[in-house]
Amino acid sequence: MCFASHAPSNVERAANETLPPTRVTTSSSLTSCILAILLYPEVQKHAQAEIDAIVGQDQFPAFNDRDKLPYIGALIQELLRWAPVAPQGLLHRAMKEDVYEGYRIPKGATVIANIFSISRDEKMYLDPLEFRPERFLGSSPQLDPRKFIFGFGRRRCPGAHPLHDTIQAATERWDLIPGAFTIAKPLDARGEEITPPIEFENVGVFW
Ligand code: HEM
Repeated sequence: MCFASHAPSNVERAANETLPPTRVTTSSSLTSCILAILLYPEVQKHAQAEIDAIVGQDQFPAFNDRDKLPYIGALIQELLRWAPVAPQGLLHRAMKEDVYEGYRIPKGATVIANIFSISRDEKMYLDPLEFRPERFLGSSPQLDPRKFIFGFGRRRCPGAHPLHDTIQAATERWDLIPGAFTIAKPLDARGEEITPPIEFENVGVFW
């Protein structure tokens, strides 16, 4: 079985390295967070303002501050949706013939859950290519990506279990980035900002 993770291609990384799942998903999501914050400076400002107001400037948010940081929570949801680290999940094989919404699935067929397509579905998400944490706030939030981003059924990502702290390390610590840094675009020789392209590639394959 192979699992390829999706990370921005313009962030430096170890080339052709075979990585374990935690490092692949964690490094991909962290580099995607840096890209999003770079491209959407107003998101960074909003996140920093929330952390400063609730936690202060002298310490990092703790895990149990999460309930008091709704914008940071929405930022994490939007990162999961905007840059899914496993855009096609893992391949599954039908153990027996089945019918799904009128489509026959023969025994032995390979089934791919197109997580990327769900994350870009205009019926679920207004302007899906835009990075907007606000879509998960307010009285009628859009679909929570945690419902599909970790896969489905009994083979759903075990890292997503609420009691598993690895996923917290992989996702919930993203608040450390706006909490500790201000990310800005580099300048060219004329002092003008360089905007990186939004490009993703596979960075790791395991088992
Ligand atoms: C943002 C973080 C992560 C995302 C979005 C993610 C997503 C996924 C997805 C979509 C699958 C396929 C599920 C399916 O077949 O339906 C999966 C499987 C898996 N993930 Fe994750 N994952 C993440 C982090 C992690 C971490 C941190 C670990 C390790 C602790 C991990 C371990 C695994 C394992 C072992 C499987 C295979 C499960 C099986 O086939 O029974 N994942 N993950």
